[in-house]
Amino acid sequence: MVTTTAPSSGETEHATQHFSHTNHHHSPSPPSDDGEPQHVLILYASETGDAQDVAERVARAFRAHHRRAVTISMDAYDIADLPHEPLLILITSTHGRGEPPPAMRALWNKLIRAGLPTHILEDVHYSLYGLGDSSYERFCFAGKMLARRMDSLGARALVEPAWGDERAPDGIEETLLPWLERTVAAIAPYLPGPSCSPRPDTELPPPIYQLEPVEEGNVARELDKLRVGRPEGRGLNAEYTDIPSTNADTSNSNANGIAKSARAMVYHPAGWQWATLKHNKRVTAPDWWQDVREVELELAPGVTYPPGSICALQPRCSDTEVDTFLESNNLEAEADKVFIIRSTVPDQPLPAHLPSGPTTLRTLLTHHLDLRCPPRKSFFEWLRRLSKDEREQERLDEFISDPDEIHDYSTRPKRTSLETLADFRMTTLPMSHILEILGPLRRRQFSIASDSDAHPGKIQLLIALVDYKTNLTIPRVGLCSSWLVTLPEGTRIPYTLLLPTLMLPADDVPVILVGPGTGVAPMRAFLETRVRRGAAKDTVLYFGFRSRTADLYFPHDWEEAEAAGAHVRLAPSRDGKEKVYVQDLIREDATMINDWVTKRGAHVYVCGSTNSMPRAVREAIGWCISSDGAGTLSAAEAEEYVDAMFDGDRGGEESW
Ligand SMILES: Cc1cc2nc3c(=O)[nH]c(=O)nc-3n(C[C@H](O)[C@H](O)[C@H](O)COP(=O)(O)O)c2cc1C
Repeated sequence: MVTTTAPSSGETEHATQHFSHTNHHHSPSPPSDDGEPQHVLILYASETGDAQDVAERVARAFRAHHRRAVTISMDAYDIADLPHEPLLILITSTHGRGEPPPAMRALWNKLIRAGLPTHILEDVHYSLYGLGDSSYERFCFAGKMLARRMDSLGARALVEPAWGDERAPDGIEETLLPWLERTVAAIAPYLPGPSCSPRPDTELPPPIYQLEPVEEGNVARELDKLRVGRPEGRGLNAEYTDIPSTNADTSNSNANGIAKSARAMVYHPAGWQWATLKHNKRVTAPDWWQDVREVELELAPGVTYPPGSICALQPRCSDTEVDTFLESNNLEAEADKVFIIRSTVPDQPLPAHLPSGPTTLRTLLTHHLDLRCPPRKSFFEWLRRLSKDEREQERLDEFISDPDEIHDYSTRPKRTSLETLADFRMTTLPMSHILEILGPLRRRQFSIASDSDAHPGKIQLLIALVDYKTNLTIPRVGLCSSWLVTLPEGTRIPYTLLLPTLMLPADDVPVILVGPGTGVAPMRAFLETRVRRGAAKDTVLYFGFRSRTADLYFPHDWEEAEAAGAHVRLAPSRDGKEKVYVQDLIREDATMINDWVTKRGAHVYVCGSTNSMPRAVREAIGWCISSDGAGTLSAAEAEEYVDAMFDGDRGGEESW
C-alpha cells in the first residue's frame, strides 16, 4: 500500500539527489576507455527465490553466449548508478496485494519520487520480466508498475516486457523462454565477446565462485578485516557474530580446530540482530492435530517496533540433512576446510546470502544454502550438466523439456533437493559449483503478535508447526517451524524486523480486526496497541478458531481487552451444533459495523491462512452497510464501497 502510492509533491525537493550524475565510483560497470558497456546488469527482487533463480538463469544464458552478466539484488544496488546503466535487465516478483517484494521497495520508493526529470534514464536500455500468479487480482503488478515508471523516466525497452504466471499450464516457462531468447538477441550484440557458437546447455560452465583456502593462522586476521572498517553499501554487507555457547553445534566431533573456529561464527546480513528465546510453549491441546507455539524473544535493550511489524527469522538446516548431503556427494573430507568465497566474474558482488569472510562447506549447508527447497528447472539443468549416467540423463532431459514432469515430481509433492539427489544417485555435485546449484536458505516472516510498549524488549509470535502429507512417504515439515520447536529456552537466534504493511489509523477512528487461526497474531498486537492508547471501545476483534478447548489462543488477553472496553467476538466453528465463522458474527453486529464504517470512517484489517476468507469478510461487511443489513446502500453500491476501502488506505489484507 505505502509502497505503491503515487509520489507526493512534498518529496520533489530532494528527488534528484538519489540520481547523482557525478557519482560514478559505485558503478559496477565503469565504461571502458571507448565507453562501451562491458556487461549486462541484471537487477532482481525476489522473496521466495523464484525471481533470483530466473536472474541467474538469464546470467547463465549470457555467459553461454560468451558475454559478461552481473546479477545484483535490488536492495544491494545503489540507485545513483541507474542512469549510467546502458544495458539493464529487471526481474521482479509481486507480493502482498500487488506490492513489490521487500527487496524492491527502497529502489521503488526512490523511483516514484515526484520531480525526477522525465529524461533521467534516457541512456538506459532495458528488458523486464515479471513473475506472478494470475489468481491474484493484481497479476505481476510490481513488474508492470516498474516497466511503466522506467518508460516515464525516459528508459528505452529493448524488448517487450513479459509476465511469468506460475498458474499457467507450463508455469513461467511459457513466457520466459521466448522472452529470454529475444533479450539475449537484443543485448548480446552490444557487449564485447567472440561471435563463436554458444556453449551447449549440457556443458558445465566455468564456476562463478572460487573457494580460496584460508590457513589456520589467518582465520582470525580475515575475520578482523571484516570487523574493522566494514564498508557500507553493497558488496561486503555481512558481518560475523560469535554464536553464544547455547547455540554451539558440537555434533561433529571430528571437526578440527580450524573448523571449530569457523563454525563458531554465524554470518548474518547487515540489519540483523540477536534475540534470546524466552518461551517456546505449545498453546494447542496436546491431542490437537496442529502444534501451534507461542514464542517469545527477548531483544537487546532499547529495541522497539511499530504495531503490525513483521519479524523475520533465519532458520537452519538440520545436522542430519547436512551429513546426508556431504556423504552422498563424497564431500565429507571437504566439509570443515576453511575458505573465502571470491567471485570470478568481474564486478560481480557476492549475493547477500553468501558470507564474505571465512567459512566452511558445513557452515554454508547449515546456515546459508537450502537443501529442502523443491528443485526448480535450473536444478535439473545442473544435474544434467553433471550427469554421466545415460539413464539419469534421459530422465533429466524429460524434466527439462516438460514443466509438467517437474510439477508432478517436485513442486506438488514438495520433494526436496536433497531427496532429488538421492533419486539421481549416480550424479554428484562438485564443490566448485555447489554455491551456484543450491539456492539461498530464505528467511521466514512472522507477524508480531505483541505491542512493543505493552511488552517492552519482547517480541511475541504465534507459530504453527507446518507439517502435512503429500504422496511421498515421509511427511513434509516446514524448515523454520520444525527448527524453532526444537530450540530450548535461552537459545540465541538471529532476527530482523520488517516494517508493517498494515497501519493503524488515529485513535478516534474505529478499527475492525478479523483474524482466524494464527492470522489473529497481528490482530492481537493491534488490539493491545488500541487498548494501551485508550481506543478500546472503538475496536472490535473477530477471532475464528475451531474449539475453546483446543485452539483458542491468548484467552486471557481477550478477557483483559474486554474489561478495558474492547469488543472481542469469538467464533468457535466446531463447539456448537452450528458452525460459526467470523463473517457470521460480523453480520450479527450489522448496526455497529454500519455505523462505524459509513459514519465514522472505520478501518478494517483481515489476516489469515486462506484465500476465500478475506472475500467472505468483505461480503459480510458489504451486507452490513447495505439495505439488507443495517445500511442504506444497494448491494452493488455496498460492494463497491468495501472494495474502495481496501483499494485505498481504509482496508488491509494479509493472507498466505
Ligand atoms: C503472500 C504472497 C502474495 C502474492 N501476491 C501476488 C500478487 O498480488 N500478484 C501476483 O501476480 N503474484 C503474487 N504472488 C505470487 C508471486 O509473485 C510468485 O509466487 C512468484 O513466483 C514469487 O517469486 P519470488 O520467489 O521471487 O518472490 C504472491 C505470492 C505470495 C506468497
